[in-house]
Amino acid sequence: MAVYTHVSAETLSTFLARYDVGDLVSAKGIAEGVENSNYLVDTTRDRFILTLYEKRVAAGDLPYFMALLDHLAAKGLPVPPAIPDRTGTAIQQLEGRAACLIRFLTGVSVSHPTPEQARAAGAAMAQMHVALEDFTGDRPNSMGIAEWRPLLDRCGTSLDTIQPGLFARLDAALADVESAWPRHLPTGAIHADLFPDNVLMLGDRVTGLIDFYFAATDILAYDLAIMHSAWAFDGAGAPADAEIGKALYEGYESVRPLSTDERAALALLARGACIRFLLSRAWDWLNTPADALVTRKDPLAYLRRLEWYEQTA
Ligand SMILES: Nc1ncnc2c1ncn2[C@@H]1O[C@H](COP(=O)(O)OP(=O)(O)OP(=O)(O)O)[C@@H](O)[C@H]1O
Ligand SMILES: N[C@@H](CCO)C(=O)O
Repeated sequence: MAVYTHVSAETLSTFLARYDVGDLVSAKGIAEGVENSNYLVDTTRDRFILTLYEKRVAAGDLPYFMALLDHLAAKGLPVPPAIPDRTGTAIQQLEGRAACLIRFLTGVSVSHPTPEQARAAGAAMAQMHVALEDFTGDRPNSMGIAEWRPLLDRCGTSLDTIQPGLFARLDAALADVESAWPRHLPTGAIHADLFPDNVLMLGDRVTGLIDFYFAATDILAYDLAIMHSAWAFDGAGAPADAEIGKALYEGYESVRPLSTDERAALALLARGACIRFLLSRAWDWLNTPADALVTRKDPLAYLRRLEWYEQTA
């Protein structure tokens, strides 16, 4: 579930009156997602997403995310910009939270992508990187490599309750990745969380890239490596059809060819991605009660992916 903050119909009607979007017809909480509260809002004119930002999204980062979305939307990328109200304000306050009314995009996220869908999604990521070449916004990556060791230390040996020896295993894997992490590859604004659930599709066509709330300045090829780690495996972390990973890279390179150095770094960058998602999932696992309404994501699926990149790639 992802409705942490309840918004009554009366409050929502008053809120919508700030905008030129018609009157409220219906509002439904959206179950998917774990970070923010999302509502599907229908008015007499159109359909929207209302997002209330919960604890993980810092209100101070919203102007960066919204500028990035506006930049991409202005270049024709299928991203959902926030709608400005009658005074031109897009970032609002609602029920004590920062909140935005966002354009609704059609499409569904695929749970088991085909190679053709992976190819289209890879191309969409490359289009996004190219479109952001002249984006001047900057946000240090709050989940980037510099943050992994502090997060590992915060999890500490509690990790061993998830799997015996996990802390030492990650400590060593991280030391290897830190010592080899490339410092010379092209950087720019990256999505940093382009999992299948953040890509909306109709058939083989990408109709939406959503959930930019981890976007930051980082290595472009790292974004692709994150995507590979999320798309080329099943939910338990076992490799999916090898064609999917291949199609993802081919799709990306059909728009933005990688340099030799970028290509050579992909497996290492993917090991970093595995550590990043393993740690954030492990932190949530250790700090979310088992009976909470939010579904905890399996950290060990990312240990299996890490092993695959260490052994195979
Ligand atoms: N602009 C949009 N158009 C259509 N559907 C959307 C849009 N934004 C969000 N959704 C829907 O709402 C769901 C949750 O959105 P989102 O992934 O942004 O939430 P979240 O809480 O930030 O989730 P998480 O970080 O766990 O992926 C999506 O899976 C999608 O179904
Ligand atoms: N995509 C992340 C969660 C939210 O960003 C994961 O699967 O661990």
